[in-house]
Parts: sequence; C-alpha cells; structure tokens
Amino acid sequence: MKTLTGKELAAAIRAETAARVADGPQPRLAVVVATADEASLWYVRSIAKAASGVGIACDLADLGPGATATGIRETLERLSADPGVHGVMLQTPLPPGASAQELAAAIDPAKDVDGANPLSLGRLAAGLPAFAPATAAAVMALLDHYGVALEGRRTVVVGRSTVVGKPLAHLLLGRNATVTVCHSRTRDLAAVTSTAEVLVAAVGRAGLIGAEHVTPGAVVIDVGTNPTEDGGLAGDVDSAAVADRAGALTPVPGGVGPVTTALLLRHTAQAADLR
Ligand SMILES: Nc1nc(=O)c2c([nH]1)NC[C@@H]1CN(c3ccc(C(=O)N[C@@H](CCC(=O)O)C(=O)O)cc3)C=[N+]21
Repeated sequence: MKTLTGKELAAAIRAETAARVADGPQPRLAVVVATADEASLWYVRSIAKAASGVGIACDLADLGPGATATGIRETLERLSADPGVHGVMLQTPLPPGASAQELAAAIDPAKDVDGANPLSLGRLAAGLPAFAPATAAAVMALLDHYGVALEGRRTVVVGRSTVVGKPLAHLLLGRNATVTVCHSRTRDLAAVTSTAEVLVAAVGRAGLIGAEHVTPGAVVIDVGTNPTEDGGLAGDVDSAAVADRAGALTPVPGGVGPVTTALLLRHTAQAADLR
C-alpha cells in the first residue's frame, strides 16, 4: 500500500503562497473563534503559525465559548466591511444556539476563504468560481498531486457535512467522477463503500472504516482528525485493518490536515489579489 502524505504538498503550497505574497501588500486573515474545544484551538494556533511563515497577517477574534449568535454575527459583519481584512473564517464548533450555517451568511463571499457562506456552496454546486472549504479543497489537491484519475470513476464520500462531504461531492462531480454520498443513515455502509475506486472518509468517528469497507486496490482518503485518549490523533480509517487491501491511503496525522491549512492561506492570498 502506498502512503499519500500531505506534508510535502503542503510545503509546496506554502512556498508558492509566500512567493506570491512577497510581491504585493500583506494579506490579512481574521479567524473568529467562539469555543474552548481543544482540537479547534489547536487548528487556530497552527493557522497563525503557518500564516506568519508565509507572510500573511493573522488576527484572532476570540469571543470565548460564551459568545452569542448576535455577537458573532456583528463580528463577522465588521470584519467583512473592514477593507484591511482580506479573509474571514469562522471556526467551528460554536456555542449552543449559534448556527454556523446561518452565521456564515454574514461573511462577505469575496473574503470567504473557508467557503462557509451558503452562497459559496451554491456557486460551487453550480460550477461557478468560489472558494471551496479548505478541507474539501485539500482532498482534491491530494488526489491531483498523486495523479489519481477521477473522470468516470466510482467515488464514495462517507459524510455529508457542510464543510467536507457536500462541497467535496460537488468538486468531484465537477471533475466528472461518479459520486455517491453515504451518511449515518446509510444501510449496509460496507456494501456501498466497497464499490469505490476512490473512497473518502469524513465522518469524525475514529476507525469507522475497516477492511470490509474497502475494495482491494482502492485509493482511500482519510479526512478524520479524532482526538485520542493519549493526546494523539486518529483518522476515520482503521489504517492497520485496511493496510493489506487499500492501494493507497493518506496518513493521520500528516495527510489531509497540513494541506488544509496551506490551502486556507493560499485562498487568503487569492482573496487579497482579487481586491
Ligand atoms: N470552520 C472550520 N473549518 C475547518 O476546517 C475546521 C474547523 N472549523 N474547526 C476545527 C476543524 C479541525 N481542522 C483541522 C485542520 C488541520 C489539522 C491538521 O493539520 N492536523 C495535523 C496534526 C495535528 C496533531 O498532530 O495534533 C495533521 O493532520 O497532520 C487538524 C484539524 C479543521 N477544522
């Protein structure tokens, strides 16, 4: 089985972004946070660190886990109206009573570098230019980097979230893949996933995908980043179980994650250029 690491691709995307940023005014990304979730805060710190490495300014608007929907909306509106800010991202999860889908509508689509505004998802579905959510874009970037053909091929996406499953299904359709989307109510998941030549797991359940879900030779992309008890990170794929069946598999950590962060920064540089 081939291991499809994301670290080199992420480094290449960051280097290309740094070169692009060096030519013009400094892009600025604002990250809005309203959670105490450790995994989410880890991601925010890694965005800030990577941004500083490529010459992008990164402002954190930390509203705390007690933030209200109104407070979050007003922050997103203020950042969207601020000509000095080029990218705006709203981290999930949010406090109870705040809907990410509804609040994301307050992000100017021109600054929507994580593709969260429903308008961005609609444009993606319509085949119009839009920022895709960085995680969904990272899956496509990895498939392209490793030369995985998509045209006419059977692809199965497990997970229907607004940040990964749904936008990814549209991106794959845009490349003429044959796309099936599975979710928690899918009957006989293994029967469906084992038809996949390209299988993407994006459900957020550690080790859900085992050998019985994978057809021999399949390319398997693991989007899951599930915190483990010992402070580590586990994917949605039981990598030991599928090692003898999959043709290729992305590792966790070191697969989709680093590419996600790199693409968020590329999107920010693009948003600054488009202004
Ligand atoms: N609006 C929004 N968009 C997101 O894309 C989003 C979010 N909210 N909330 C939180 C989750 C989490 N997430 C990760 C991204 C990269 C890594 C990543 O790069 N992880 C490293 C390793 C981390 C480690 O070793 O602890 C890796 O996979 O190699 C992890 C997690 C994006 N998220």
